[in-house]
Amino acid sequence: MKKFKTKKKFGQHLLISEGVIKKIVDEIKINKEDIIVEIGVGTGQLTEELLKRNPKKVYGIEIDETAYPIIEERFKNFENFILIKKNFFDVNLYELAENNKIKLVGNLPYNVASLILINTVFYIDILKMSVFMIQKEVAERLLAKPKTKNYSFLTVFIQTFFDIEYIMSVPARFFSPPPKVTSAVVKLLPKKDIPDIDKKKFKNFVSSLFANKRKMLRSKIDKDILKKVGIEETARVDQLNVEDFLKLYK
Ligand SMILES: C[S@@+](CC[C@H](N)C(=O)[O-])C[C@H]1O[C@@H](n2cnc3c(N)ncnc32)[C@H](O)[C@@H]1O
Repeated sequence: MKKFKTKKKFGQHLLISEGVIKKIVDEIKINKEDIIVEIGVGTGQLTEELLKRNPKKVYGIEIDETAYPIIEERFKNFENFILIKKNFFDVNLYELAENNKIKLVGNLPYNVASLILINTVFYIDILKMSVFMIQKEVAERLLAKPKTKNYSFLTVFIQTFFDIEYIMSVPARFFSPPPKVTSAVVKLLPKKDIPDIDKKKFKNFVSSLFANKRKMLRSKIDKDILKKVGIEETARVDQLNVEDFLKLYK
């Protein structure tokens, strides 16, 4: 394989543990009808394991043009692999789904992992599942409970739409170069009853409530509305559970 120089600006920490790669791909439970979209191919370690399981298609999205020759060489014999030479945020996943649903996977670039997670909510109707490697700290935020320090905008927004499973922690030594933090693999499954709401407005609503976290809710929401929904006017945002946010929004 050609030599590849990793770049910090793209959050490049390549997976070098075969065991971790296999475990991630096991979690996707690939069958021959699956359309898989991988965010951030890098030099293709994860991609290779995805292709070994014979899905219908693997779309690999990669922003770093210096990785393209390596990826193209490595997967030149795979007709079911398509490299998308773009920034993930410029890709329309609806165009890849072929009236079907997709499985999203990635050892995510940590500098934009939260943004990618938020973005997936807007694709929920074409998602079968997502399996992501993220910073352990972000995984803990995704799974946080009310009244804890990790309970945040990200917790509420993502938990409103997805059931989240913590798969495993991954120490830094399993990457090259090793990141400064511990990582974690999480699985996100769309909830059975996805709330039928304007996701963008709901996002803004939740994020506005989390601004000035220490303030009582009565300074942000009309007291009559709080009363109607059965929430104390002296409560603070981190005391609300995910259903409370939905009730208040509606
Ligand atoms: C943590 S590395 C993972 C690489 C490889 N999948 C692996 O597991 O070894 C993240 C990858 O995402 C790519 N990347 C970063 N930002 C991106 C973006 N906005 N869109 C697409 N790819 C991006 C990086 O260039 C890098 O290859």
